[in-house]
Amino acid sequence: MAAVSQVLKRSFSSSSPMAGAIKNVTVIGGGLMGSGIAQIAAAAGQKVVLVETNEKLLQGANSRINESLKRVAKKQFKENPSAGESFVQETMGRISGTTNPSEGAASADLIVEAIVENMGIKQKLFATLDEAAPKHTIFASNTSSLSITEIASQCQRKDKFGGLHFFNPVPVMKLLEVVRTNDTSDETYKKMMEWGQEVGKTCITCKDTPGFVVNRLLVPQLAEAIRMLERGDASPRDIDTAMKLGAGHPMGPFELADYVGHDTTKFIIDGWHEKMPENPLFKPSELLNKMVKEGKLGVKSGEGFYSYKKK
Ligand SMILES: CC(=O)CC(=O)SCCNC(=O)CCNC(=O)[C@H](O)C(C)(C)COP(=O)(O)OP(=O)(O)OC[C@H]1O[C@@H](n2cnc3c(N)ncnc32)[C@H](O)[C@@H]1OP(=O)(O)O
Ligand SMILES: NC(=O)C1=CN([C@@H]2O[C@H](COP(=O)(O)OP(=O)(O)OC[C@H]3O[C@@H](n4cnc5c(N)ncnc54)[C@H](O)[C@@H]3O)[C@@H](O)[C@H]2O)C=CC1
Repeated sequence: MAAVSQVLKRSFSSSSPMAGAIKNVTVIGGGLMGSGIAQIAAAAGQKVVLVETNEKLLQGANSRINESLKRVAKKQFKENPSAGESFVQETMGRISGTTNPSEGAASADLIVEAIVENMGIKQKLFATLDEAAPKHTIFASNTSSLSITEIASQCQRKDKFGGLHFFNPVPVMKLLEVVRTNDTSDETYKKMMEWGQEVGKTCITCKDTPGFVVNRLLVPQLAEAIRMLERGDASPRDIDTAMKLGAGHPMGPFELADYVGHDTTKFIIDGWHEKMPENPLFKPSELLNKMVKEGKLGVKSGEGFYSYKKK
């Protein structure tokens, strides 16, 4: 695909960063979250390098971003489709790709990591990046449930390390949780807050506690909905209808659990249960375990509490 390889050509900026300003962003992991983060940074005028493990995944991320930008353009440039097309092309033109994390880190003012939710893999990646990135580069993780302090533990630059936790779908959800550890400097925190606003998000400040704010409240609610179903109190459809019409939620808990992915929810609950076994909110669910074992992961696998298979 000529267009894809053009967009993905390695086009690193050689200009040195302006004092204080984040102009070059590197996003590691081009999956569901990373592609959204790359998209909004590029749409805000920043140069973005996207890092994936192979060219095929880079191309997949590229297509996802392109499709999502078209949805944004359709809405923002309703009266002027050709301006919408230019917006999509210009934004895509600010995104380049690489499969080499060290190469990706070389020109970054900010690195946002959105790879698999695994402590060891994240720590190893950041240790590599710490060697490769310029001294001023800020490191951030988009982890849903892991401790930022632990992720940063192999790095020298603990003062330039924090959490930037986005929500799915990134281009639509307005919130960004900015996480400070005990080591995050005031300057790093301030730059993360400013950058979050630049990419169009409303930022809140969180401590480095399990699940920060949203997931600490949301995940126990999803788990309780599953327990409600296990007890036979009501059906998924009725519980979802209840929470949408009775509590004003955009999605019911089963729709949302299918949307987030049951592997992700199980991973979060199991991790917290291991750390806090006395807390009944994090008690593992037999039903959730069974669904994950059977590969019923939700929207991404075509089946969860509901079916998403194309008929
Ligand atoms: C696990 C974690 O660590 C943290 C998490 O992320 S937890 C999960 C957080 N996310 C949520 O809670 C999502 C809750 N759900 C919602 O807010 C909504 O259902 C939703 C935004 C996902 C979809 O909304 P919807 O009205 O049902 O569907 P839809 O009409 O397709 O989309 C709504 C708008 O968003 C846009 N949109 C949706 N997905 C998009 C995407 N990926 N890119 C760009 N635009 C998108 C659509 O174009 C549409 O725009 P208009 O209203 O202007 O037409
Ligand atoms: N799915 C969700 O709703 C949310 C997820 N998160 C967090 O964001 C992170 C990513 O989650 P998703 O995007 O859902 O996962 P995903 O599985 O869609 O994407 C992860 C991507 O990272 C790539 N990757 C893995 N190791 C890599 C490496 N060493 N270098 C470069 N790329 C690598 C994979 O190839 C994959 O494409 C996780 O930490 C998750 O907890 C945060 C908010 C919401």
